[in-house]
Amino acid sequence: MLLGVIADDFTGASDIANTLAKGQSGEGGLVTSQFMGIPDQDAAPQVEAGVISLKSRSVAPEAAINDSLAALAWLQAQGCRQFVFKYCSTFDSTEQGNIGPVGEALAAALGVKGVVACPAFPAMGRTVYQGHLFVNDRLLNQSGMENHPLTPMRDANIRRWLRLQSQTDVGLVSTPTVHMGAEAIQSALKANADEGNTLVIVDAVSNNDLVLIGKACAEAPLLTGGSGIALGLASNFIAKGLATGKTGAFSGKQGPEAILAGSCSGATREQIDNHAREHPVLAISVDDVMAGRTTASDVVAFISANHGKAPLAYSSGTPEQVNIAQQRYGRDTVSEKLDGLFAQTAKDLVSHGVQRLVVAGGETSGAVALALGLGELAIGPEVSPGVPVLFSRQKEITLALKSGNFGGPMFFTDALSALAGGNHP
Ligand SMILES: Nc1ncnc2c1ncn2[C@@H]1O[C@H](COP(=O)(O)OP(=O)(O)OP(=O)(O)O)[C@@H](O)[C@H]1O
Ligand SMILES: O=C(O)[C@@H](O)C(=O)CO
Repeated sequence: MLLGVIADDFTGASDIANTLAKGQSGEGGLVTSQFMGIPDQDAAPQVEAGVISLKSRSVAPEAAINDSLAALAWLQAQGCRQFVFKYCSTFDSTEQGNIGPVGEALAAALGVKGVVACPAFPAMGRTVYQGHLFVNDRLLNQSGMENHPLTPMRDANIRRWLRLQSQTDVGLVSTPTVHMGAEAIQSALKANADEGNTLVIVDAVSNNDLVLIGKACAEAPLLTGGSGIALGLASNFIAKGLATGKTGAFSGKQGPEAILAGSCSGATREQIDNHAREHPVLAISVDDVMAGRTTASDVVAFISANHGKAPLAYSSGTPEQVNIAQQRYGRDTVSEKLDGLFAQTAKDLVSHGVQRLVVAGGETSGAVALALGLGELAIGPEVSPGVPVLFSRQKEITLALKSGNFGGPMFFTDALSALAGGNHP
């Protein structure tokens, strides 16, 4: 394996795996696998990039550091020569972490300083300018992310935010330097390292900026950022003759399908509304789940009765509904119950022969993917920016795991046909 990624959630892992497998247009990408947690066996021999999915975004910093260092050790044992710490393109973190603590711990383990920190993902409207993170035309702290239930982002100045989480000072390589090219970026990072800065915010407002940063970091042992930070990395390995750019074909699975949505984001709720116009949907009531009136077998029965029609079961609610449920039962209790319901449903569906499974929401996807015990999944074609097809090399299963805010208006049917091997943009 050439490149190892440590991702702080499951859908984020899919996102960066997608970038690595795609590579830059015309050049091809790396043969990439996504691992659900830290594997207890070696990766398939053909794999060039391995992405480990952790659930380390919202846990205590010590736990996030331990898991990330364990993931690093496994990737090092696989022979990786470069590592990426993947976090959210909206820099989801609190004043305590976990981007700073994990970034610094990985940097210390690898003996490096002057490490890139860049969450930019221009295809999804996330850009970094003068150390400030934008979501489309809004500063991060005016984008809705200031209301995030776990990691409210109250400062768009991510250099200042990262300083709160870091032991050493945080540097900045701003747009004018980035536009001067790879050598200028490299020198600026080196100057930061010489000053003792471990993490350095690097501006990027376009894919081209990210490619330049990737070139500048061809020899860097560690990079940190959103999936965009990996845009230029595959071609570094191809240019050195270490990879061919050919990632193999995906033929698709035509078997029974299911869609499960636990994400309550505006994007997911709109996608559910669109889907419901033409396809059967089951709204799962939180009160019924909490009272034991709705169980996995009810959801499985609904899905099984509607195979061939793209059935979707969702718990997703509006912010007001989520608020009421959380007040009534407690936030963690509701999440655990719903995540458990989706996990059990997915297990039962797969044992009943479901071959195409689409899941919306990072936490929900993590619960489902871990319950299915799929281990290593290969990366197929892109469904939409940040969401690839995942398929097992051993089992008859394909999946798409969608981050809450990702996907177009008809994401669910786009995903099902991509899993079947259809041709989707
Ligand atoms: N109606 C509801 N009321 C309260 N909580 C809910 C409800 N439906 C789902 N949840 C819980 O809310 C959480 C949603 O988080 P999840 O990460 O799956 O989606 P997201 O935040 O939209 O996605 P991402 O993290 O990828 O942006 C889950 O833990 C889920 O169990
Ligand atoms: O970077 C992103 O926006 C996503 O991959 C993600 O991590 C959302 O949870």
